Amino acid sequence: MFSSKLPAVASRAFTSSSAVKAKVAVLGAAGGIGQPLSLLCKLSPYVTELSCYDVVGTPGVAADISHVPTASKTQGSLPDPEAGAWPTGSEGGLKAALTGASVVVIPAGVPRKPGMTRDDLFNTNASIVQTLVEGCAEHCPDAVLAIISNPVNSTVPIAAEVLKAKGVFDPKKVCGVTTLDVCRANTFMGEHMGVDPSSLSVPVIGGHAGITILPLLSQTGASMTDEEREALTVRIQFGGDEVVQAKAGAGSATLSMAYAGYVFTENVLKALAGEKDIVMPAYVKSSITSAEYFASPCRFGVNGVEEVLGYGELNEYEQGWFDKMLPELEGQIQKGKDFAQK
Ligand SMILES: NC(=O)C1=CN([C@@H]2O[C@H](COP(=O)(O)OP(=O)(O)OC[C@H]3O[C@@H](n4cnc5c(N)ncnc54)[C@H](O)[C@@H]3O)[C@@H](O)[C@H]2O)C=CC1
Ligand SMILES: O=C([O-])CC(=O)C(=O)O
Repeated sequence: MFSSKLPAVASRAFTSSSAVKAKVAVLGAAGGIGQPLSLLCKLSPYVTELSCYDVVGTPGVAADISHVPTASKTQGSLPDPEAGAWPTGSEGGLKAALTGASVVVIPAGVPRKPGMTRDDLFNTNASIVQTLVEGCAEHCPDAVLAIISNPVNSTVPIAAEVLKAKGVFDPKKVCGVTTLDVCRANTFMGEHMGVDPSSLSVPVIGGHAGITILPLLSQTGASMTDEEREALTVRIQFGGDEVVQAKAGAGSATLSMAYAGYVFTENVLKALAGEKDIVMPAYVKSSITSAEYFASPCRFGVNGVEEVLGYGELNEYEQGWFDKMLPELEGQIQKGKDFAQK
């Protein structure tokens, strides 16, 4: 359904050089996702400047990452421009972190503990995303925003409303990152089919929480019993809970999410640099269903999301989940809009 296979990164270490200059800012860069994501961005030949921003720890994270021998420059800053920054003596603050960024990746905010839903994070993370996106509106209004902070189903509409209020909303440039759902779908289907998961690209549509995550397993052509289909579908929908429970109070997926965030970011950079046929899923403003924001394969280009693609045929089983999903997704979208508009 979508053509961007998820790439390996190991071969990237120690390579360098990219023709196009691209600054990537990671907001929340000292966190569980932010640190490995920043490291992977440092390895990417598509990143020429890496900006690590967080409320704590970023001078240290940036100093550490800056010793990795790739061609990009690394900068680390805290909210207070007068507080220490990396390199020592460089300008700190959100303005310095964002100015000139082509892509801003946002994994800032609190993660889940066992027993919580992603929506339980709303009260804390909604205002974090709102504040950071206000900064983006001011300092890098043309950047593509890749929002990781949960609940993605609501934080993306919040980001859009903030940008609209500032008069700089471009629907091509505001994305929720749902790549981890595809990573999980490929991994679990690879195990089921007995094939290398990196050869698969299972379409996953909808949103990024529980039953709003809908893998379209029928489009893989794999044979499975009704019980296998149900087990695989539910495992993909609740893959995040599997990690939250295994981490037993120490947070949620960080390493697999860092990989997924890197894949998303690098593909956006490739498209911004003019590479053709970059198609990958994203949770974006959409008119292909009644939900105002919806995750489906998108074609990326020099302006961001050039085209929101359809998702093909659903079988009866998938249609059942789809019908259950839409009201829940629409409610979470409205919750984000109401928060931002009040
Ligand atoms: N979209 C997805 O597929 C996934 C989303 N997530 C979400 O990503 C978020 C981050 O998760 P983790 O990295 O595990 O959490 P974490 O707690 O390890 O890191 C979050 C970081 O955000 C920073 N932060 C908090 N407020 C900030 C602000 N105003 N400005 C800048 N930085 C700020 C914290 O200081 C911390 O370093 C959570 O909301 C989590 O639910 C996690 C996994 C997958
Ligand atoms: O489950 C969580 O809270 C984190 C997340 O979004 C995921 O792993 O998909």
